[in-house]
Formats: sequence, C-alpha cells, structure tokens
Amino acid sequence: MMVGTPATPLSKIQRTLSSTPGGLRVRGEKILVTVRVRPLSRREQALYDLIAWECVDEHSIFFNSPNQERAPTSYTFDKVFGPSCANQKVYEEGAKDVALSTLRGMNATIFAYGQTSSGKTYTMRGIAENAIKDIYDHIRNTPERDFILKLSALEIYNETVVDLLNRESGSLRLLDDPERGTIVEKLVEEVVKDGEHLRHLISICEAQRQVGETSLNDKSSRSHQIIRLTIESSLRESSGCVKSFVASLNLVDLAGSERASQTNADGTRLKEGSHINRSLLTLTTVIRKLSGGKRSGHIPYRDSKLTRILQSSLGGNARTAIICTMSPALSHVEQTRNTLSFATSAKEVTNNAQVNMVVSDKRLVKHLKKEVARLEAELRSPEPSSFSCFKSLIAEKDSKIEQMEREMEELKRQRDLAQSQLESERKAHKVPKGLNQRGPSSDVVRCLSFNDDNSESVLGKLTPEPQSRTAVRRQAMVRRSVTSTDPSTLVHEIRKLEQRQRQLGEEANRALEVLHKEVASHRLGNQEAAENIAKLLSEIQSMQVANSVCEETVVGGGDQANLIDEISRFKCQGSTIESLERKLENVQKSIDQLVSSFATHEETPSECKTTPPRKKKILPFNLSNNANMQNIIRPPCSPLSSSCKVRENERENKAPENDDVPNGGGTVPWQCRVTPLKSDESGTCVSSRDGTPIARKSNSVNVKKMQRMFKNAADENIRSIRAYVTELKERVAKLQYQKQLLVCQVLQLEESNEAGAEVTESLVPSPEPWELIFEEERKEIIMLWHLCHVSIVHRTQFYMLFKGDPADQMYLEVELRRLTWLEQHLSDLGNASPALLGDEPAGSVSASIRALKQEREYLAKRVSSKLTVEEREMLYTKWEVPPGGKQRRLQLVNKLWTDPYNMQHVQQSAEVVAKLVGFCESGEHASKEMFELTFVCPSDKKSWMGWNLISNLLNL
Ligand SMILES: Nc1ncnc2c1ncn2[C@@H]1O[C@H](COP(=O)(O)OP(=O)(O)OP(=O)(O)O)[C@@H](O)[C@H]1O
Repeated sequence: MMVGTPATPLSKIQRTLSSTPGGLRVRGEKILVTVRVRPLSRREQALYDLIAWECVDEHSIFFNSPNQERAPTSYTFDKVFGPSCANQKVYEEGAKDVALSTLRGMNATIFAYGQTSSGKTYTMRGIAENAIKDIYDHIRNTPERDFILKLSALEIYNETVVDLLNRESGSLRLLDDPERGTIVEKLVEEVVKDGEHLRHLISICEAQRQVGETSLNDKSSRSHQIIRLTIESSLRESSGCVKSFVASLNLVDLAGSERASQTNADGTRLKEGSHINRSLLTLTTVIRKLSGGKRSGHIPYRDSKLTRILQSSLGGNARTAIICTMSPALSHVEQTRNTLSFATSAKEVTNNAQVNMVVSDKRLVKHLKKEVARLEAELRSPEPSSFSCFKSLIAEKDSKIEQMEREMEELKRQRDLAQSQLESERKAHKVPKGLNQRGPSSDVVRCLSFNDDNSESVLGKLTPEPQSRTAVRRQAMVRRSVTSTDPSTLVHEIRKLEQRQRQLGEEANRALEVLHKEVASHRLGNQEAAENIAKLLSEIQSMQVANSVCEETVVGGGDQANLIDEISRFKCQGSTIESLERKLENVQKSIDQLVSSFATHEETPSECKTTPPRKKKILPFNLSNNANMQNIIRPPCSPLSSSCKVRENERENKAPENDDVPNGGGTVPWQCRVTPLKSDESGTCVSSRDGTPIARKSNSVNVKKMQRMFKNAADENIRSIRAYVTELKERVAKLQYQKQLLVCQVLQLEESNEAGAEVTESLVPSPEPWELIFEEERKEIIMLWHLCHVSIVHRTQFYMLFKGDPADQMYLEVELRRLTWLEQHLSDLGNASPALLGDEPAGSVSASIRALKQEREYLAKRVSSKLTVEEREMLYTKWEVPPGGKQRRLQLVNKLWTDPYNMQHVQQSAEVVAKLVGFCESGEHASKEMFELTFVCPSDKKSWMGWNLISNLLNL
C-alpha cells in the first residue's frame, strides 16, 4: 500500500491579484516547492550504494526500498527534477517565475534546502546564473524604465553574521526596523554596473564563504549564504508623478542539514554542525508552524538569525520558491525523508507578496516643504497663551518633518535614477567621433597629444571627460596594460627610447652640419635670399648647440636606478626633444622663405623673358622610399650630390638591427663623398667646393644659362632639404609619441602601486561588456580607415579577421592607436601652409589617395578572373552598376568601402574584396599577428611590423 502526502498541484495554489494603493498584491500564494534528485556521487558509487528513489512523474517521487524493508512512500510536489535534469530546466520550472517578480516590484526568495552534499550549491549557482541573464535581458528589453541594481551578501556562520563583500567588518548586528523589518547593520550594498559585474561580485562572495571538508563533501558549505539583489525601477512620466518599484531577490544557499554521525564530525565541524542544525531546526519549526495556519500561534522567527533575516520571505511580503535537493542513495534515506518532510510542510506555507510601488508627486513634496516652512515660522514666534496649541504645533511639525524626510529620501532616489537615465541616454546617443561631429581633422579622440610631453597633461588627456566613454575605455585599457607590465620591462623600454632619442639627436646634428655646408655654398639670389640664408645658418647653428645639450642631458641613470627615478629623468628630457621639434619647425619655415625668395628672384622681368616659368619639380614626401632618400641632395656640382647612402635601419619604419650599436659612427643618411668636377652641356666645369659657382670663373658667355641651371639646382636642393627636415620632424614626433605612451604607462603603474591592487581595481571604470567595446572600436576604426584612405585590402583583412573574440582586443587597440596617429599626421599636413607643401595640397594624403586608386584599379582587373559571369551580374545589380555602362568592373570596385557609417555596406564590401583577393579567414595568409603592433619595445623588429605595414599600405 502506498502512503502518500496530499499533493498540491499548481492549479490549487491561490493567486489572487488585487489592486492596492501601493500596487498589485499576490494574496495568499503558496510557496513553490520543488525537489531535485542528483545522480549518485562517485563516493556513493564506490561504496556500492543503492538507488532508493524513483521519480514517477514530473510531480512525484517514490521511495522504493531495494531491500523491501520499508513500505513504499510517495511524495508530490510542484515539480520533481530527476538526476539527469539540467540546471536550466530547474531554473525555468522551479525558480524563474518567482525570481523575475522582483522586476515587477515583488520581493522574491529562492532557497536551496537539503542535506550536506545533496547539490544545494550546485543548484543555486545555476539559478543565479540564469536569473542574472534573464534580469539583464528584461532590462535591455524595457527601455522605458530605469533600473538600479544593488547587491549585498552575507553568511551566517556559527550564528554570526558576516558581510561577504567586506569580511573586515567582522560580526554584524541585526536591527529591527518598524517599516523594513530586520535589517543588517553596516552591510555593504554595492551598486551593480552590469551582468558581468554582478557575476564578479557573486564570485567574490563565493570565494569568501566558509567552506570545509566533511566525509560527505570535499567542499561543504559550512554557513548559510544569502545573496540579496535589490532592483529599483522607475517609469518617468510627464505628469511629474514618478512610479517606482523596489524589490529584493534573495538567493539562499543553506548549509547542509546533517547528522554528526554521518559526517564523522568532531571539533570545529561538530560545532558548525550544531549551529547549522539549530538554525535549520528553527527554520523547520517556523515552516511547520506557518503551514499549520493561524492556529499555530507564535512563530519563533527570532530564535535564529537565519529566520529573522528571512522573516519576510516566510509567510510575509515575498514570493518564495524552495528547491529541496536530495541524494538518491539508500544510505541517506533518513536525511532525505527529513528533507522531503520539510518540503511537504513548506508547501502549505502561504505568503502575501505585494508590489512595492512608490508613487511620488513632486507637487505634493513642494507643498509639504512650504507647510514645514510655515510651521517653523510659527514656532519661532509662539503666542505665550496658547501652550497647548504650541505643543500640537510641535507634534504636527514633527510628523510633517518625518513625512518630508521620507519624501526627500524618495527625491534623492529619483535624482539617482535620473542621473543613471542620463548616463544611459548619453551612452545610447553617443555618435562615433567622426566627421559628423567636428569635421575631418578633429574627429578622432587624440588620446595622446604630440604637443606636450608633460606627464600631467598626458594623464589629463586620458582623464575621462564626462561624455567620453572612449576616453574612459582607453584609460581602462592603459590600466590593464599597466598592471600586466613588469617595471623592469619599462626601465628597459625607457633605455631603448633614450637611445633612440640620442641617435635622433646625433643624426639631426650631423644632418645639420651637412645642411649648413650646403646652404653656405649658395651665394646666388637677391638680397632677401641672402638674408634668409644668413638666418637659416644661424638657426642651424643654434640647433646644433641644442642638440649637443640634448646629448649631454639624456645620458644618465645607472642600472640600479629605480623606475620612478628613471621616469622623472626621462620626463625632464621632454623639453630637449620639444625644442628640437620647434627648431626643426623654424628651419623649415626659413627654408620655405628661401625657396619663395628664389622664386621671386627667378621671376624678375629679365628672367621671364628668357626663361618661361616652369613647373617646379616636387619631390614626393616619402619617408621610406630609399630612392628618394638617395636623391635628397642632387645639385649638378654640389659636393653633396652623389652616392648618397641610406642605411636601411635608419628608416623610421624599420627597426634597427641592433639597438646597442650607435648610429653608424657618424654616417648621415645622405653623407656623400666629394663629387669630381662635372661638365655641363657647354663643357664648362662647375664647382661649388669653394662656395663660388665656377660660372663666375668661366669665360663662357652663357653665364645666364648657367646661373639659371644653378638656381634650379639650388631650388630643388633646398626643397630636398625641406623634405628631409620634414622627415626628421616626423621621426621626432613618433619618438615623442612613444615616449608619451611610456610615461603614461609608468605613471599609471606608479599610481596603481601607490593605491594598491584593490584600489586600482575600484578605480577601473565600469567594465563595459566586450561586445559593446568591440562594436564601438570597430566603428571608430572603420571611420579612420575611411579618413586616412587606408588600403581596402587591409580593411577587408582586418574586418574579416577580427570578429569580436575577446582575445582581439589588443589588435583593435593597436589599430586604433596607429590610425589615430596617422589621422593626426595627415590632418597636420592638411593644415600646413601650402607653401610648405609645394604645389600639392598635402603630399601624404594625395599619395594615399593615389595608392588607393591604384589598388581599386588592380582589384577591378580581378573582377573577371575571380568572379563568374553570374556572380558579376548579381553584384552589378546589387551595387547598382548600370547595364551597358563603361568600365563596369571599376565602377563596382569604386563603390566598395565608401560608406563608413553603414555597417551593412561595410560587411558587403568586405565580402566582395575578400573574394577578389582570395582572402580566406582561416588561411595561412590570414594570421592575426600580421596586424600586431606594440609600442612597448620599439627595438624589437617583430613589434614594429605594424608600422611597416600601415606605412607601406599608405606609401608613407
Ligand atoms: N544535479 C547534479 N548533477 C551533477 N552533480 C551534482 C548535482 N548536484 C550536485 N552535484 C555534485 O555533488 C557534489 C556536492 O554538491 P554541492 O556542493 O552542491 O552540495 P551541497 O548540498 O551544497 O553540500 P554542502 O552544503 O554540505 O556543502 C558536488 O561535487 C556537485 O558538483
């Protein structure tokens, strides 16, 4: 015969929704009780334990004694989950509905109850994980409401309440609040930023919890853990009324109910066990009494801290679900029966949850304030005769003040909500920093400026502006990279940069020497040109002086010097490199004046008659072009005119072969051997060795022709010098940039060291979900590609390779830094005076545009070979290339990668280009490393590949 307990099918649960002034009420709702059976554990299997329980159906569990010693017993619950049931299903059917009521303003509690090692912690982890996901899904899908989430967590260990988010606070007291019930004094409540943050906080709590080994469980929870997530949400309405919901979700993982004999407990474990059992006994008593209804009399909530804290969840203002966990093993049958007996009682407990809604009227608050002011005024001048009136006024005032305080509390909360709403609106409406905001040259956040080497300003630029999420993210990124940086590596990097700085100084010095000779060799030109030459010479001299100073000051710092000393010394050198930059700027201006004065002289009427104005030859601004470097100085008779050698590793885009070897022992990129005298067309020898054109010595009558030829040579020569100075400037700027990054890293490291690891953690701005960061950064990169006319093959490869894997973060950051630098460089060129740039508006920009055009032409040629006729026709239709038009292939390719705002366009463009170049995401040519670049170790060839890549792509 089967002995069963009365079933409580879901249909019998009373769920009466009624409208109350505060909101909806779920009156008389029974606790949702489910049972979960875990599989036999290894330990149980090893002991050849037998399975004693069978899940008959989704609601019933049946004790079937294998040795027939006892009568079979059946228990029925709202749900029974068998050993193969996954956490997801347990959550969906045993907790979800209750847990998510919190979002509608109803308190909710989910318990796991059961003997030790029965699977409570395992189950509660699954519940928490699924609930977090659903809560954040709901928040995302409810844009009309603002949500604030706060988390607190405690454990009750040996009847002591401890804050799991702040263990240092020791044992916490419980206080009784007439309105809020039992509250835990000084319990920390953390505002939750997002799902990841919430998971992180919960993992901290888990790590802090008391865990010990028993004979039944290697990691037995020895305390009751309560994680409380409070959710406030409000709907802002135009009427001035604010409706808010406030409710808490308690996730309770109880310690195991156990018998000392079963766990072989003694000493500490025995003491723990007795406390655990006492509080669980109180819980059982409370549940049993509650299940008996009103007749049961006094409910002993106050007999344990556990029941005091959970009072509202047990028969009060909360929806509650209890998941009773059990082992199927025969050896635990007694404990399991106790668990099921507890579960059976719990089924009968009725709660009265209500929606905790606050409706506040701003006009009412205003009125109350006025009222209090009036009463205060009256109190200040009381009439002596009316003492009783005075007393009643005081009472009235007190109550008004109380009421007002409550209203003020609400107002504060609303303000917080409004702030968070503002914040999310800001995030929602954030537009990429691009053309649409501030114009082409200012659309990129310049996280590091070239203009100022001052560390404060570097950090200042990194300090988040109120609306700059990108800046915050960058700062977080720098911090992340800093915390993972070894100080000794930074010292090493400082040394490397110093050496580069020194090399650059030396090179500039040698270059200036040659420049000095070259300029001094020109005696042609009018008065103005002569003045300019004199000015230029004095500038060059002062620069040479500055460089020697620079050389002296940069040397320093023993190997033993610590990082802080290193960096302060390094920071002090900022002014030398800045002055080098300024001097180069001045020299360039002077050269420009010189060129224009030559031009003026050239175009005097007499000259014009004989020599028609010719188009000036412009040397392309090409940093890494060896051929151009060799041709930098090419006057026909200059001693500097031939065999100009450029060492391969002198180029900025190449890493030096060996950083420890100084720069070629005095070799200048265009150090030249003396050229033997050459003959011009007329057979006349010309020489500038003594600074005087040989034309003056010549008896030839064709002096004018020679003069003209010389002017042209000088003109071209000076232009070449300007190009070289430009290159030097650029190299100084790059060095400056690397240095700033390094200074920034070190300062951040110092800061984080000072503040300590924990503080650093709290300083890190809200960690945004990676997916959002990825999307945002990718958009920014796409915009910068567009602005910088970057190769569309490069864009395609990068776009196809980096799809949002968290490991891609570094690549994205590096690409962003590189492009930001490039964009700044190009816009600086674009802003430069046209005189400085010759006939073309901006040398590098036009070179990039040209390269891109050539690339499109090249891709257009591949359209026929790489695509079938059908594919081509389909693409022509899709990309609106008119039928029968000319050069349809080029038309098609010209349409690709032209709209950086349209992500669909970007995706489709990438697909087409990938097809044309045969790019395959998993292919051997598709290594992500090819995009890698770090600024950490400039001497490392591999790490500098990135610059080569981008420079090559842009023909820089
Ligand atoms: N449903 C399940 N499926 C598979 N493994 C489970 C299941 N439930 C529990 N386990 C495993 O059983 C062991 C004990 O589980 P758990 O620690 O969650 O028990 P507990 O009831 O919290 O124990 P205690 O409170 O005494 O520490 C763990 O190794 C856990 O992974």
